[in-house]
Amino acid sequence: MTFQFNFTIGDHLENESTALGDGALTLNSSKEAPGSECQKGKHRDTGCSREQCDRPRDPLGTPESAGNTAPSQAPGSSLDAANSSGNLEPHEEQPCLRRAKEHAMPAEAKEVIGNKVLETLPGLQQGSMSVVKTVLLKEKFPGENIVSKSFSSHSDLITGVYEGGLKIWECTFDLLAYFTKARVKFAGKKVLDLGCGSGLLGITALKGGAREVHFQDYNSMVIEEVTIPNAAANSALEGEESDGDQQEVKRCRRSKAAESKCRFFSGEWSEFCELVLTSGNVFERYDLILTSETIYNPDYYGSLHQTLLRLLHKNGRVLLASKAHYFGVGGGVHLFQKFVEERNVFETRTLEIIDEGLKRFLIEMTFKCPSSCPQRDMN
Ligand SMILES: C[S@@+](CC[C@H](N)C(=O)[O-])C[C@H]1O[C@@H](n2cnc3c(N)ncnc32)[C@H](O)[C@@H]1O
Repeated sequence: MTFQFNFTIGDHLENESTALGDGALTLNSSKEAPGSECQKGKHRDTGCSREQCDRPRDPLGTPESAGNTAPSQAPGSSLDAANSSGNLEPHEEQPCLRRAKEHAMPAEAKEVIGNKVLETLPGLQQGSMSVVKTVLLKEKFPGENIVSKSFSSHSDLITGVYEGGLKIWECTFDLLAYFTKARVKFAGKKVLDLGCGSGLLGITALKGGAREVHFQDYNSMVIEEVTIPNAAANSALEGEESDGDQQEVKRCRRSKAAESKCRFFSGEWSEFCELVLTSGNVFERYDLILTSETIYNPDYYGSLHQTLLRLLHKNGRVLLASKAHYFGVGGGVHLFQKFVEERNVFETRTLEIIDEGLKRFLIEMTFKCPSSCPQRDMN
């Protein structure tokens, strides 16, 4: 399997950076996110627009920290809890959430990958994968945008503005290796790649025969410029050996198959949760939620936990990959496990510890008591 990365930024990025100026990026921050007008204490009726704030929130009570930081090397971070709506504990409510949105996958693969630069990821046990070459962003888009901001601040994310989805994080590769080692079965499953960035986990599930795969990222630009092109590029790859018209036919067929099985979402977790639970017919929960490098910020734990609780099928499981600790931001495996234990809903099990370079963990989460889980009466 080969992953290709493929990237150009045009209107999407401009839109996203405009949105910053408009304050449309809305996670609450104890130190206001660059360009964001959502501040602590501002609620729907007081400070933010409908796009900015949807429901009140109160921080988890985690200490405030500052700065725009990378999960692995960050000097500090700042968001208050990004908790879900609905059945939150009172102290886990939040004032300002980035709206969720569904993104359509264009019917033609060439529409999304035609103008992108792709590269092949080497050394994957699943085979090669094609991915959008995101490193080109720096040179191509030096203006006022989230990517150049991220580059110029030497950080891999800007808290509450850009949450790191343009780069492929180390733990994604750990989880990919685990899929092969543990022979994780995707066939027939409904899968969510939560905090997907490049979407390699979801794409692998798709290639493994998943019935349906949903991708979620905080940033719409990441979904449109990276995740969707990657999904399209890798569904097209299967036709590589054939030539000419035949290849084009296969490419289209594969792309259409991917299109019918994949859905793409951007937005803050609790908003995403709300969107999928309330849109359309009865929502069928995920059999498998895959998530890599998403527990770096303790302020997001409430929202993440609620999302898992609301969206995981009662007999489903979460496969989570994370570094042991995220310096500066403060999150990490032990803190997250403690958070989960205190809520007493999920059981966590360590699947693997990778002790080279920065220590990393693969964790499985399942409902403690499927028969009494909050969705016991649902699918
Ligand atoms: C460090 S990146 C990891 C990306 C990818 N999973 C990987 O391993 O390469 C963290 C991801 O989590 C998502 N994320 C983090 N906090 C979020 C939040 N509060 N709401 C929604 N998405 C969030 C970001 O969009 C981003 O894609």
